[in-house]
Amino acid sequence: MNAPEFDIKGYLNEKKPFFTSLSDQIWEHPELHFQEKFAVGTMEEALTAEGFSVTKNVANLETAIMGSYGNGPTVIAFLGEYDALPYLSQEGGKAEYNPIEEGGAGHGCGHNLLGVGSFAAAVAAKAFVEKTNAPFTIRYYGCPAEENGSGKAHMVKQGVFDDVDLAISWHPNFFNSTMNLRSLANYAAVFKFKGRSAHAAAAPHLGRSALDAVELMNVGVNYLREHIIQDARVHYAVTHTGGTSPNVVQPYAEVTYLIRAPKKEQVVEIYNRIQKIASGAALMTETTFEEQFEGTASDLIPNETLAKVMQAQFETAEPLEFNDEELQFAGKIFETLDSESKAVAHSILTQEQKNQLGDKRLCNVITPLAPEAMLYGSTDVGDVSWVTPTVQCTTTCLVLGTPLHTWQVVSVGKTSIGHKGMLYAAEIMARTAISCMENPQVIEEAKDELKKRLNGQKYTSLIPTN
Ligand SMILES: Nc1ccc(C(=O)N[C@@H](CCC(=O)O)C(=O)O)cc1
Repeated sequence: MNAPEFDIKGYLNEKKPFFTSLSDQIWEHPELHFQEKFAVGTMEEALTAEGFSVTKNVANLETAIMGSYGNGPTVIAFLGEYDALPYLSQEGGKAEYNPIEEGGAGHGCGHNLLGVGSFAAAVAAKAFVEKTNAPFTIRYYGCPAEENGSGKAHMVKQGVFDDVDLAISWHPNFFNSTMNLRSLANYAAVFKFKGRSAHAAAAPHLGRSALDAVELMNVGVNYLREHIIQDARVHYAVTHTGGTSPNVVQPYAEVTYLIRAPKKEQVVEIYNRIQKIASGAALMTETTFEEQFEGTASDLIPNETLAKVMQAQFETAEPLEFNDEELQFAGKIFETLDSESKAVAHSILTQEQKNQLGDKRLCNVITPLAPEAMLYGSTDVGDVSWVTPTVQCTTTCLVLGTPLHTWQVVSVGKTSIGHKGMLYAAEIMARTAISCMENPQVIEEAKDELKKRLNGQKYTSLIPTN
């Protein structure tokens, strides 16, 4: 049996209410990194209902889960995520900013769709194995903390993907394409400064301010920027200011740093220099500091062999269709975007595609397979891509031009637009898997490509051993 004989789209469509409800439930319970208890419980029930055997606490992570079907020697894995972001609470289906809970979390990166879309793909791939007895094992990995924690890096370090032959994932966005991208490796740590409190007026000479240390450290790092490689990125958040009283010298304060560069070695190099700056800040203020590891992700290794297989699925599947109501709503969301986001919206399309799209703000055309490029962001899918050939796509779940990590993502993530994009992604991923199952030599080619790209480099993890 080959792909056209198994009506993947029809199969997924029949189960659409089930997948949509899962995604909406996760959307309604936004949970931050490593706290995804509701999401993982929901996925456990769904995996069980669909006949997968379930392993919980994967890699000793409470919110990681794995569902497996079949016992064929070749293992195909679908990667899902379900974590939300802080301060992005927003009512669903609204074309104006309106948080449900002031300061609350929200699915600003569309991981409610991501987690369920990958699950739907696994369900369809499983159905194919069931129907054909193809010698494959289908797995779904529910991976915690893609944002600010990189759950997959822990899973890879602990060997979770060692027997996987091929990994497939996706990410919601505002266009349809096969990802042929590298990404930035990163490392995040908290610098915790300790000083001595004192009455800021009566005995300021007795105080040693931890907040001063944080500020001086940031000044130092902002000077460092001029002298690091162009492609690096350094961000910080003051995660503890030391209190709210100006008349108390702050005895404790902390700052969280996120350092990124194309290669891990470059991240480490910059990180070592930042540690020196922290020491300098402590020296200047007579404070001390400790570091706490937060997270790390590897750079993404693209796989052209698999990208071509995925692109072929885009080119042969029926395109997305949006109705007038959806297009109208999208038009309203588009108007809320800043002018720069609106301007870049069309930059990824060819002239012909721009004409085809006209003034529609939902993109249903397919981006041609682009030459390898850099995603100026990070993803812990990068870690997986070091140990098994990995391919990802992007589908239209968002309004043209919408930047990730915004309320507009949250709003559209609970509409029929997001749901359609999610099912479409599931279809493309399932078809990619099925195409590989029907032509298993492509999996060997993909493995050879990964080997060539690594050129003898072994996967290393920046996660501290204890
Ligand atoms: N296909 C994508 C995958 C990840 C992201 C993303 O925004 N990732 C976060 C992850 C940060 C982290 O690793 O903690 C980032 O880059 O800030 C964006 C598109």
